[in-house]
This record gives sequence, C-alpha cells and structure tokens, in this order.
Amino acid sequence: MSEDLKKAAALAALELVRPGMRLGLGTGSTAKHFVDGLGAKVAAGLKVICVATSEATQAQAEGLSIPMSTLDETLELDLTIDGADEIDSALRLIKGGGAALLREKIVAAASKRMIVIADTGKQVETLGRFPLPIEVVPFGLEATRRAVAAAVASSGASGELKLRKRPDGSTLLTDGGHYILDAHLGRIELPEVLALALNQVPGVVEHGLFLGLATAAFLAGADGVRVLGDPAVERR
Ligand SMILES: O=C[C@H](O)[C@H](O)[C@H](O)COP(=O)(O)O
Repeated sequence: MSEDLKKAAALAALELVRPGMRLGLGTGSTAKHFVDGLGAKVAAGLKVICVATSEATQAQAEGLSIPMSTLDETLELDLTIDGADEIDSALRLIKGGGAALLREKIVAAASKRMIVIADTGKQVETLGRFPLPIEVVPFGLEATRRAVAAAVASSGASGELKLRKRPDGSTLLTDGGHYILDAHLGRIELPEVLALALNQVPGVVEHGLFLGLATAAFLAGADGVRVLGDPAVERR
C-alpha cells in the first residue's frame, strides 16, 4: 500500500477525534500516520489522553509530546484507531503482522469504538490469505505448536505453523516477551470456531483474529476513502 493511501485513511480517522477524548493508538505503518497527525493537532492545542498498543507507538507518541496514560489509570477508552492485515465485510480482522496483537486486542476491548484504517487491498472475502499470528509463551513451544495444530484442524482449517524470526535469523520476541507462530492457512472459513479453539490451548496467549471488536473501517483506494460500518456507533 502506498504511503499516500495509508495517510489518507489515517487523516480521515483523525477527523473523529474530539477534545478530551481518551484514545487508543494502534501499531504499524498505517497507525504511524495517525499518530503523526495527532501529534500535529496536540502541538496546536488539542487536549487528549492516549494509551499505546506497543512500545514502538509509545515511543513515537512520547516523541511528539502526546499525553500518554495506561489502561491501569484509564480503564476505558472512547476511540481506538488501528491498522489491520486483513478485513472482511463483517469487520472481522486479522492483526499482528507487526507482532503487536496482544496489546492491540486488550486496548481494542477497552474501547467503545475501534476504527480500522487501511487501504482497500486489505479487504478480503474470506480471511486467511495473510498468515494468522498466534502469540505463544516460549515454555513448551513444541508441545504448544502441536496443540495449536490440533486446534486449527478441529476448526476445519489446515496449514503450516511457522515460528516468526527477525531478519537476523533470531526468534522474534513480542513486547510481552512471547513468540509468534504464523499460521499459513490460506482460508479461514469459520473464524469464530477457530478463535474459540485457539483460546482453549494452554500456552497460547492470544491470536490475531479480532472478531466483534472493530466498529467501522476507513479504507483508502485510488478513488478516495470508503467507510465500512458506522464510525459513530459504539460497541458497548
Ligand atoms: O501487529 C501489528 C498490527 O496488527 C498492525 O496494525 C497491522 O499489522 C497492520 O500494519 P500496517 O499498517 O503496517 O500494514
């Protein structure tokens, strides 16, 4: 996705921000544009309080002097803006391409609204072309991998589980000190069934299926920004 499209989606979402809001700040190259835009508004006098979904976003926001909080101090957020790796027409997502899925899901769940920003290329008919990130604790990795494979199979899906590596070949560690297994499934016909099965596996900390969390999406394409869902609607 071109940086222009990422920025267009981010700037459309920025229009939703109001003074006094408690905001969740997503992670990734699209969310980065939102944080940049928010930083400019804060510098111009906008008052908000924010919670970051990763150490990278925390550092970016602090660098822009955006007032930051934590979910321990600010238990509920008005609005979270975040990117996604895939989105379907029911606003179901795959996230975690940048390894931030755990904090992203906690922050999204604490938010009244979660709005996705992405380009139209992230929209799919069936989730699963993007490998599904599954965050696991390092202890017992191979036993957990086998249990994850069984959970995947029980949902009717199949595919390779690859331990995510850094470019230097070392095993990637998330902000929480966990590993990521990327499940190359191709198609996830029953995301709810798969999510439930993965949630039952000891050693799985979280997975990248975000179901019932996103309330709307701004999808940028060559012909402008299309809105999926109602950005004004709250999840609860
Ligand atoms: O872990 C990372 C996040 O879920 C990102 O929001 C997602 O990978 C999309 O990132 P990007 O905007 O860079 O495509």
